[in-house]
Amino acid sequence: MTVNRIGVLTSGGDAPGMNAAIRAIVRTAVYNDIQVYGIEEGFFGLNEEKFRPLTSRSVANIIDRGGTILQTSRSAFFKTPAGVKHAANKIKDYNLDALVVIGGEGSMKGAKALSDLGVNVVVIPGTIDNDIGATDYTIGFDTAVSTAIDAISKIRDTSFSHNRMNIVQVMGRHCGDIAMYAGLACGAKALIIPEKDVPLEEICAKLIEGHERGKLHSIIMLAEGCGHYRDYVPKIQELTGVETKGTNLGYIQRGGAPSHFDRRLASYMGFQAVQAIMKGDVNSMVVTKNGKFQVIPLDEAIDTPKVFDEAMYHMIQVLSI
Ligand SMILES: Nc1ncnc2c1ncn2[C@@H]1O[C@H](COP(=O)(O)OP(=O)(O)O)[C@@H](O)[C@H]1O
Ligand SMILES: O=P(O)(O)OC[C@H]1O[C@](O)(COP(=O)(O)O)[C@@H](O)[C@@H]1O
Ligand SMILES: [Mg+2]
Repeated sequence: MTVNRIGVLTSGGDAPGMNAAIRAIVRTAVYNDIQVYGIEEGFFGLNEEKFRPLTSRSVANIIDRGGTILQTSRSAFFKTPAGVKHAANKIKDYNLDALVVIGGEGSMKGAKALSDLGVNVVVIPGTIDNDIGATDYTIGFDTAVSTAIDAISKIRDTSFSHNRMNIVQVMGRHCGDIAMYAGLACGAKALIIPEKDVPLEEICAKLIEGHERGKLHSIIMLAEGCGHYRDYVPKIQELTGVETKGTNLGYIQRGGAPSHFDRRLASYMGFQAVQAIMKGDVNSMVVTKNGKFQVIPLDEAIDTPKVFDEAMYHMIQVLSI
């Protein structure tokens, strides 16, 4: 396929490493004599015609920056048939041969809606949530987990000093991966995640057992998909008889410099997205599976369910006795 000009946008929640992906896309395109337009503020900016040319220099000094230099959005209008049609027409007006969408599971459905109208799209999974089944990791997840770990270590100091239970609420929408990975790395005593419907009485019985065995404090990881920590504090305190506090880590999980892992993931995915376009391998998604980067059909990516890692969950239960 002849490729003269492509577009790139970031969509949904920003994620550390999105800039590294933009950089890789632009540099790979420029290397191959392809022009790049950056579209600001995701699908909203596409409809509002917020296009700006990107050169090799425009993406200098961004590999280590969190957030997204193109900015992002959640667009209700784009989700309507009229919104998608309007957006597809903008792609035609600007003569873009393909569009790279960096975003999460919502954005990949948005990309699919554009592809149904004849736009060539390639999706790069970028979200801290790690909630896309087709890829083992999404850009930003590793950094978000590291940020959570850093914060939890600080909470652990005060938790230990007061013999308290501390609930740490993390992001992830309907996915418990941030809670589970950070919980594993911090030796959390309990996990409350949407994938596992464990009665609170059962969780508290385990917490009491730990305290009876001499554990001085406990970290309880709570995924936001299970509710707010404030609703759990009085219940856990009552069921365990141990003073309980809580913290919502909030947006600090979304910011900051990307980890080495996310920079590498983003660089490979950006590089491969442009190569896929040059090969005509469009309406696709770049994924990493079992340590290998692959380009798979977008329909297949959308249809791939996120499989819960039961083995990891079981291991965490064993290690946290
Ligand atoms: N089913 C859909 N059809 C078309 N566009 C969608 C669809 N779902 C989401 N989008 C678009 O993608 C944007 C980002 O999705 P969202 O779920 O908020 O974030 P993420 O892509 O990070 O999961 C939405 O604001 C909307 O404009
Ligand atoms: O930024 P907002 O609109 O408050 O959204 C918060 C949501 O965004 C996330 O941080 C990232 O989700 P997406 O990548 O799907 O946009 C979720 O973990 C959280 O539920
Ligand atoms: Mg999402």
